Amino acid sequence: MPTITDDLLRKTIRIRPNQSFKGTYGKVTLVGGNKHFGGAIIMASSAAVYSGAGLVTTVSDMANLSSLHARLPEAMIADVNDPKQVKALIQPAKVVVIGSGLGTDAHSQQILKEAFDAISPKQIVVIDGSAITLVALKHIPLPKAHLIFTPHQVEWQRLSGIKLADQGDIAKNQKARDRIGGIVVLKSHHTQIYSDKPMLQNPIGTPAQATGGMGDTLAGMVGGFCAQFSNSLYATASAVYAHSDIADHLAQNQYVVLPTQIISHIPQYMKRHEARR
Ligand SMILES: NC(=O)C1=CN([C@@H]2O[C@H](COP(=O)(O)OP(=O)(O)OC[C@H]3O[C@@H](n4cnc5c(N)ncnc54)[C@H](OP(=O)(O)O)[C@@H]3O)[C@@H](O)[C@H]2O)[C@@H](O)CC1
Ligand SMILES: Nc1ncnc2c1ncn2[C@@H]1O[C@H](COP(=O)(O)OP(=O)(O)O)[C@@H](O)[C@H]1O
Ligand SMILES: [Mg+2]
Repeated sequence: MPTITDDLLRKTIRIRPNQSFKGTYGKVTLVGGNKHFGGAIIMASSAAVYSGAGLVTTVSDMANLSSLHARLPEAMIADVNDPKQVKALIQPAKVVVIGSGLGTDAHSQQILKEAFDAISPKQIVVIDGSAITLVALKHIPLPKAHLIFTPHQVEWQRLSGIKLADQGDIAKNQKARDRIGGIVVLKSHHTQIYSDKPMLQNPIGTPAQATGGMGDTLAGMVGGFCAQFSNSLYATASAVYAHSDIADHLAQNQYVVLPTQIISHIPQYMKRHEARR
């Protein structure tokens, strides 16, 4: 079974060319964060910014405006309840991250449909959290685009129909991914990445990561890496590995590792693992 190593990071994280500007590093639009789950979209957006995405826009409930600005002045923010803005901010993005803290009520469902309608085939769409649950349980049609799903095990059960007890069966997971399409990041203590290539397993990570917001952070990292690096599968696998490696390092001296601590370590980590000259 192929496992991810830090060699992949060196192949993926390119040295920034001198002749570049923010547009070189990709626009990421994140959609999520209802009145109750503002933290989720703040963490996802922060992870995208700290991973190096050139321009980050967060489309969220306006209840999160002040906290997002205070925590992350680098991000622009727009109102998720304004369909024109949702469309206008999704269309120019290279990567759309959708679902972290979106919620699953009728209003969240409406927002997800509007967002999916605005997506075009060349875009990369990271589908996380509530968006996976809504797609699975409300049968919302997926957009034609490069899709990356980031389910935890219960979300994968909802999406694939595979019970938790059967998720150790790689062939079964692969078959479900082949039916659904895209890349599936099946998160667990040893996350597995399914695509049209052989499954990649993340060999690292720590139970110190088992805390709310850890997956929201990963979704933002996947978005940030895919915005900058050309091979989406390798970019996704590199983000998964980096997320766990930073956590392992912090867990040497910490009982629990907070998502926001991982976020703050991403830039130094990427510098240490960028391609060699
Ligand atoms: N600060 C914020 O704003 C935060 C906001 N968040 C946002 O909340 C939204 C809902 O996401 P969610 O994951 O909390 O809810 P849902 O999909 O219903 O799953 C819960 C059910 O599944 C189970 N379960 C979960 N994982 C499992 C596993 N690996 N293996 C086994 N079982 C597992 C779990 O079991 P239990 O813990 O109850 O035993 C429960 O039954 C989403 O948009 C997300 O982004 C969160 O990120 C938190 C921080
Ligand atoms: N015991 C563990 N060992 C390693 N990684 C873990 C462990 N528990 C959780 N994680 C990681 O934490 C993240 C949890 O994602 P998720 O459940 O979606 O969190 P949230 O929705 O609260 O942000 C995943 O990346 C998962 O791999
Ligand atoms: Mg989650």
